Amino acid sequence: MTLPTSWTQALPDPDRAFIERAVAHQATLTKPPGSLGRLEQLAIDLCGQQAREQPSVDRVHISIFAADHGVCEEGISAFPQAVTAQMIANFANGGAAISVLAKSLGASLEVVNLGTVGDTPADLPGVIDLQIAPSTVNMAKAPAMTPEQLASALQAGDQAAQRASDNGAELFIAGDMGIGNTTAAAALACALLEASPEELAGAGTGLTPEGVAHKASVVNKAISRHGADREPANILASLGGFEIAAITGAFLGAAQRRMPILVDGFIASVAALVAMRQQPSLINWLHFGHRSAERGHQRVLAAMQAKPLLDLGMRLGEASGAAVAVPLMRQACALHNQMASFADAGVSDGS
Ligand SMILES: O=C(O)c1ccc[n+]([C@@H]2O[C@H](COP(=O)([O-])O)[C@@H](O)[C@H]2O)c1
Ligand SMILES: Cc1cc2nc[nH]c2cc1C
Repeated sequence: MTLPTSWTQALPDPDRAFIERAVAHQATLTKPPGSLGRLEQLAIDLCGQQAREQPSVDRVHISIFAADHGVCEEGISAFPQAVTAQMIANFANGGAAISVLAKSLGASLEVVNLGTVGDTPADLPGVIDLQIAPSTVNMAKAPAMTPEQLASALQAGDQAAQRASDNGAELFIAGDMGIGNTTAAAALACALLEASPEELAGAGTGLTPEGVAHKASVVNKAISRHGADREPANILASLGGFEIAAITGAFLGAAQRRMPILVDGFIASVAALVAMRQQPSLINWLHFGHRSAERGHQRVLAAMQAKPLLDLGMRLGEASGAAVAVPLMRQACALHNQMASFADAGVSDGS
């Protein structure tokens, strides 16, 4: 199994000419220059990414990647591993937070099952079964996955980006579901940022302070076992999860297909960080939905110089923080596309 082409092939740049036109257009609108703050740059960035004069994020594609983690045997989550498979059914049946949010946005939602220990009923609507293994291996003791499994997970993400592109998506969102994945994400971030486990291990689904201290010691074991190798693919195979690797592949695949990307919380941001270590120009395609309450998120965002749109104390994952930021992006587009110019409205521009 080979890696997707977006792993090594140069990513496209957003369209400079459309960016310049969008900047000039913003200057004509009936408001003091800069008065719409970051909403202005948001619309300008979308114009460049979509190579359009009138940006739009009406058509949103959301892929949720689900997988289990061998490191759960170390007792690092407040919830049992069986919840990952149970939540896949909940996504499909419309009861999860992201099911509700996707419906209210009119977004297309798919769930990709990359491997769960618990059983899921066959033929759940909107669930794509790409089982790589029932779970990763316990990263505290051995590499989480083989190079072949990593390639499969990256390909699964790339294929999701292809489906989104085929469906005419104007915005790509990836979400995660995996009990134990804040431990994997913390370990990845520690390895990439050379940070301490105490700084990046947080409460996840709701650990006590003692639980968080134990989790940090497990992350420490994993990064010590991993050693000094800083190659993104090796770090991902050693310390990652199938869903985190899939999100990494999906982000690179979405950028390769010229789709703007809206990043969710801690896990999705760590996947973005891994992808950026492989392809730094990925940053040109990223928007950040929210700052999660998970302890390590701010450090990971800062490493990408990312300023998230929202800070609501959310820490759910499953793309929920990105989904709640979509209306803000739609408002930025509406302002850019529909405001009157000084000339048309007969308003003095002050010159
Ligand atoms: O994305 C986040 O910021 C986030 C923060 C805390 C928890 N989560 C979700 O909670 C699960 C992992 O938590 P844990 O405690 O089992 O490692 C996983 O399904 C994530 O989607 C997600
Ligand atoms: C119930 C539940 C829902 C989730 N969604 C994403 N991660 C989750 C973790 C739990 C425990």
